Amino acid sequence: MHIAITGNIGAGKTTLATKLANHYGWEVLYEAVDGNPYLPPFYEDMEKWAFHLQIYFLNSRFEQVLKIKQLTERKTIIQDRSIYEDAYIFARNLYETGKFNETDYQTYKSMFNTITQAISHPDLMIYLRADLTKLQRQINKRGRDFEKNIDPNYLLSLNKLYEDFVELYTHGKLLVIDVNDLDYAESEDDFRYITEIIDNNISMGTQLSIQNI
Ligand SMILES: Nc1ncnc2c1ncn2[C@@H]1O[C@H](COP(=O)(O)OP(=O)(O)OP(=O)(O)O)[C@@H](O)[C@H]1O
Repeated sequence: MHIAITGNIGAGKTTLATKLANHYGWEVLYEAVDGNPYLPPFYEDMEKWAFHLQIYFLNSRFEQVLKIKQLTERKTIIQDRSIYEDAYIFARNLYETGKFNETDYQTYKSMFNTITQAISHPDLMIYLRADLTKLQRQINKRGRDFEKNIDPNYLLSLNKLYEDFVELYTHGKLLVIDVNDLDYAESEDDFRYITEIIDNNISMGTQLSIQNI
């Protein structure tokens, strides 16, 4: 089974993916942040580095889904952010805010469309919904150097596109969890609240039905 955690920057995907993997004995695949040569310069000059960064993420996410295809024959994989978010949220936002020019955006979209024809969708998507205050608090807490001047409007635009995305998502089962008042990193009760939602919505070892809930 393939499970993907989706959500804005600082929503808490990595922490949750790690905790769920430990809890259920799943394998986790993280996104390419450490060693990504384009992320720090991208935050300095988005217009200049947008295309490079999107190609880098698209390729790394494609590699992941190919790996997931092989691994899910034997085990459940939890993926920290899906390939859809690159295209429908980050790339689209760059385009809509004038940081991705028309030619680069069309080239990127065409690559994305080709790739998505060759991949399978996650059996379950878990969207972590968090408002600006929560996102900023968590971004500050982890203190990554290149994220320290992140524009609140950037986070707000991404949040809006996330909401549009989950509204229209039909590739498979989707769980929306509001994490604004949760602290599953510290509170076992909060973590249990999430595992109960998951337990109620998936039946381990069986194929998930294709439906939104
Ligand atoms: N397609 C993309 N385009 C631009 N930036 C991206 C893209 N994918 C990821 N990023 C950036 O990569 C960095 C790492 O992502 P993020 O912080 O969301 O992951 P994370 O550490 O898993 O977050 P979380 O706090 O939810 O665990 C962020 O700065 C994010 O903006």
